[in-house]
Amino acid sequence: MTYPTQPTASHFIGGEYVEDTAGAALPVVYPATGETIAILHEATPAIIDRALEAAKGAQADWAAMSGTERGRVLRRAADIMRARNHDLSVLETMDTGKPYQETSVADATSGADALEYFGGLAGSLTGEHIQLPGGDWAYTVREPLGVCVGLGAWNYPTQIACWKAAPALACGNAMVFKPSETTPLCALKVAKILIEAGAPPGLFNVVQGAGAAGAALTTDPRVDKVSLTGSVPTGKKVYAAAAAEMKHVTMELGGKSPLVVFDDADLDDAVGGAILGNFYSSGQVCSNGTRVFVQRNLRDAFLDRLSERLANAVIGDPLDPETSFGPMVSEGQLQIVLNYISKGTEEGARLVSGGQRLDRPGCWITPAVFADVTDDMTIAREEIFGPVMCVLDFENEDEVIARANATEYGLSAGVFTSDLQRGHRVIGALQAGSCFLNSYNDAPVEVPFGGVKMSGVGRENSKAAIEHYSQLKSVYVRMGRVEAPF
Ligand SMILES: NC(=O)C1=CN([C@@H]2O[C@H](COP(=O)(O)OP(=O)(O)OC[C@H]3O[C@@H](n4cnc5c(N)ncnc54)[C@H](O)[C@@H]3O)[C@@H](O)[C@H]2O)C=CC1
Repeated sequence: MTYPTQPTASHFIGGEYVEDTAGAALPVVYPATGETIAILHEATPAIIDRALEAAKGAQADWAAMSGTERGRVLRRAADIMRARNHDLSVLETMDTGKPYQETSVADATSGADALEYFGGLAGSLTGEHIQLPGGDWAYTVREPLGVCVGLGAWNYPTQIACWKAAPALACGNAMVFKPSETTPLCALKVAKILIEAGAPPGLFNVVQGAGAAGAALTTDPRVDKVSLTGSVPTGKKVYAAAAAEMKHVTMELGGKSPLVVFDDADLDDAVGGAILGNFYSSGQVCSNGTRVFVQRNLRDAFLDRLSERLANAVIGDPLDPETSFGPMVSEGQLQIVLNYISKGTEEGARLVSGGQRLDRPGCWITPAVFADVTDDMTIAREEIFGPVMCVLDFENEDEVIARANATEYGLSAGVFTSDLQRGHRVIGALQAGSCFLNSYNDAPVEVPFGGVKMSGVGRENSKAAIEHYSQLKSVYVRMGRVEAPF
């Protein structure tokens, strides 16, 4: 099965597709059918060296352009992405298995939003003038970091590439991006579009590979910053490796986020939020609210309504626009999820619906809902990264805040209530970076995205991202004589 939108080589370096079959074969499997739709190759040390040299070579001239000139390229890339949204969405579906119904509105579009947003900001990335006593003054210069490395997770390959490239390039940096080995196709198209938009060859490069390639990029002395989207264990390794050479880092890591539903919540909105926060992208979303705390006297009504609405899920060919629930990204991830479902049952949680593998080619499982989950259960403590919702009961506000915060993670949190004072009070008490009130999993590029505690360091999107892709030089200007003690 081949698709017209597929890239024609493994890597994209110096403004062109590059193939190097000396690298280990990297099969690309379409999760919906299990078919191999492409064979790429992992980057060899020579490929990694070539990509870093290309980035190093392009960065100085790019940084010498004005922010407005850089921004023009990014905004043009956004326009091209939007014009090709269908093809990019088909490719995202092929790469990940996510339904076209989702990829057509949440992946390339989100990437284009980031390019447009940071393209608009680029011209305003100035320093400042500071008036000081005695006629002295100071000024600051916002400088690029140099060569940035982006390491992507497999669930949103187009979006993640753009969420890292857009602020990095807006600030005058160059980038070498390594997508997840599980979903290698989409970033190659982003690189091609940036060239078409006028980016200089070598400014944004894509190389394939797994942990070893990521580690080689992280530790290379030509790299000034590493931005990772991935699991907490990987984050710890990458953060430590980057620290050895005092590199800048952004860590967008995992979570086990709480979604709190009070008994005065709008029932359908709360159920809708729980569906978005557990079953969108077949549950493969880092910020998912997978611990759904429901106030005890609403719990039965919540589960009943949830079951009614789950019956409306259309599980089918992800390329069919009617499909609303697709396969897992890989056989490996499916097995991880099946193991957690077995564990949940073993530990006494009540599987009220779903959790069954479908007897068809590909990585299919039905959305799972566990009730009577307790905080000590494995499925309530560990990130599953699949369509498994845990429903936990609670009595009162203080109790649920304490339980929601009793985790090493702190990526996201959601609260559903009609009492807005309580909503803001509880959100304020929850230890999370990206929160939602009477909503879940909205991620506009104007708003910072990221976690606290073990869920990461730094923020993506919004003006906050500029601080993670640039640094300030301060210049003190003395207008009078220098007075020294001798
Ligand atoms: N906070 C966020 O924005 C997001 C976080 N995630 C998290 O990512 C995880 C799922 O994605 P995966 O791709 O399985 O994550 P992963 O941690 O296995 O891999 C992430 C990336 O790091 C690379 N990598 C692995 N070991 C490395 C090493 N030692 N040095 C350098 N790079 C290395 C991988 O090749 C991949 O490109 C989940 O934990 C999920 O929560 C996923 C999406 C968004």
